[in-house]
Amino acid sequence: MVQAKTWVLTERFEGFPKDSNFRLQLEQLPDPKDGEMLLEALFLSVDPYMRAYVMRIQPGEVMMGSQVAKVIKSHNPSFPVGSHVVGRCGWRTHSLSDGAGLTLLQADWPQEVSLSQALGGIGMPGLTALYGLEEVLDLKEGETLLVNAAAGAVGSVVGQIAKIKGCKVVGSAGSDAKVAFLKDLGFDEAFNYKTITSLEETLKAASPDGYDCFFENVGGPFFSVALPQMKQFGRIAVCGGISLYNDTTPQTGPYPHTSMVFKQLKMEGFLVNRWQHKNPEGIRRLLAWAKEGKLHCREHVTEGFEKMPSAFMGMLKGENIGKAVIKV
Ligand SMILES: NC(=O)C1=CN([C@@H]2O[C@H](COP(=O)(O)OP(=O)(O)OC[C@H]3O[C@@H](n4cnc5c(N)ncnc54)[C@H](OP(=O)(O)O)[C@@H]3O)[C@@H](O)[C@H]2O)C=CC1
Ligand SMILES: CCCCC/C=C\CC(=O)/C=C/C=C/C=C\[C@@H](O)CCCC(=O)O
Repeated sequence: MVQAKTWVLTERFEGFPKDSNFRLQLEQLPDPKDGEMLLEALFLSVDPYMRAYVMRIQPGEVMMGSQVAKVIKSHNPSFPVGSHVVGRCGWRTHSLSDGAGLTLLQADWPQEVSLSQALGGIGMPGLTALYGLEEVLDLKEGETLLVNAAAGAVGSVVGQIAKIKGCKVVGSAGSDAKVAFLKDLGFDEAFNYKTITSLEETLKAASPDGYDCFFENVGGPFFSVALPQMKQFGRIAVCGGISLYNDTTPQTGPYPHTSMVFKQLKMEGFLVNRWQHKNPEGIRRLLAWAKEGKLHCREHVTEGFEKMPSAFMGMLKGENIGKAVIKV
C-alpha cells in the first residue's frame, strides 16, 4: 500500500479561487494489478484551464491537471520501472494507472532539458503556441504578430517561434521584469499593460502599420482595443481569455463587427487537442529548437506539493514568468 497526497476541490470557485476551495486529503493506494503501474509525481502543472474548466469537477473530487511522473512499480511491460510519463493524473503525489492517457517520455530525453519542460514549452503549452501559429494563423515570414500574456507558458513560446519564422513580434505582459524578459527573448517591442497610459497609443507606436496576426490569450478590453489595429485581412487566433475566467458577472465589451467587416478579418478559436495526432512531431520540433538554443523555456518553479493551491492562484495573479510548475 502507498499513501498518496491529493488536493480535492471543496466547492467550485466563485470569482477568484481561495485557499478554502482546496483540501489536502490522504488516499491509500493498493498495489498495482496485472497491466497496472504505480506512478510517483515529480513535477505538476498549474494552468489557466483549471479555472475555466472547474465546472467539470464535482466538489470532493481531486483537482484536474497534468504531471510528469516516474514509474515506481509496474505490471505493464509498456511502462517499465524507471520510465517517465506525462499524464492527466490530477493533483496527486501517487497514482495507479493502466497506461490509458499516459504519454511515455522518450528514453533519450536530453539531460540538459528538465523533465518538467514536458509540462511547458516542450509540452501542451508549447504545442498550443506552435499549432496556434501554424495551423490557425499560418504566420508568414515578414508579418507582424501581437501576443498578450506574452511572458507566460504559451505566450513566450509564441513570440520565440514567431522570431524563428522571421516575423516582427509585439508582446504585452504585466510587469517590468516580464517586459525585460521578453526583450531578452528577442521580442521587437514589449510593454507592461498595467503601467502604460494608453493601450491604443502603445499598440500604434509599436506597429504604426498595424498587425497581420494576433495571438489572443487575454480577452476583455485588450481585445477590443487591439481589434481596430489589425491590418486588412488580419488573422486572429483566439487561444484563451484569461482576463475573463474569474468574473462572477460576464464582462461586456464593444461588438467586434465593425472591425471584422471593414478590415475583412479572420478570427478562429482553437483547442490544442485538435492536433494531438501531430504531437510527436510537434514535440520533436520544439525539443530541437530548445537544443539549438532557439527556444528558451523559462519556468516558475514552486517547491512542495503542499503549495499547489498557492502556485495555482499565483499563476492566475501573474506571479509567474514562464511556465508555472510545482516540484514535489
Ligand atoms: N486553447 C488552448 O488549447 C489553450 C489555451 N490556453 C490559454 O492560453 C492563455 C495562456 O495560458 P498559459 O500560458 O498556460 O498561462 P500563463 O503562463 O501565461 O499564466 C497566466 C498569465 O495570464 C496573465 N493574466 C492573468 N490575469 C490576467 C488579466 N486579468 N489580464 C491580463 N493578463 C492576465 C498573467 O500574466 P501577466 O503578468 O501578463 O498579466 C499570468 O501570468 C490562457 O488564456 C489559457 O487559457 C492555454 C493552453 C491551451
Ligand atoms: C473566456 C472564454 C474562454 C474559455 C477558454 C478556456 C480555456 C482555454 C484553455 O486554457 C484550454 C486549455 C486546453 C488544454 C488542453 C489540454 C489538457 O492538458 C488539459 C485538458 C483538460 C481536459 O480536457 O480534461
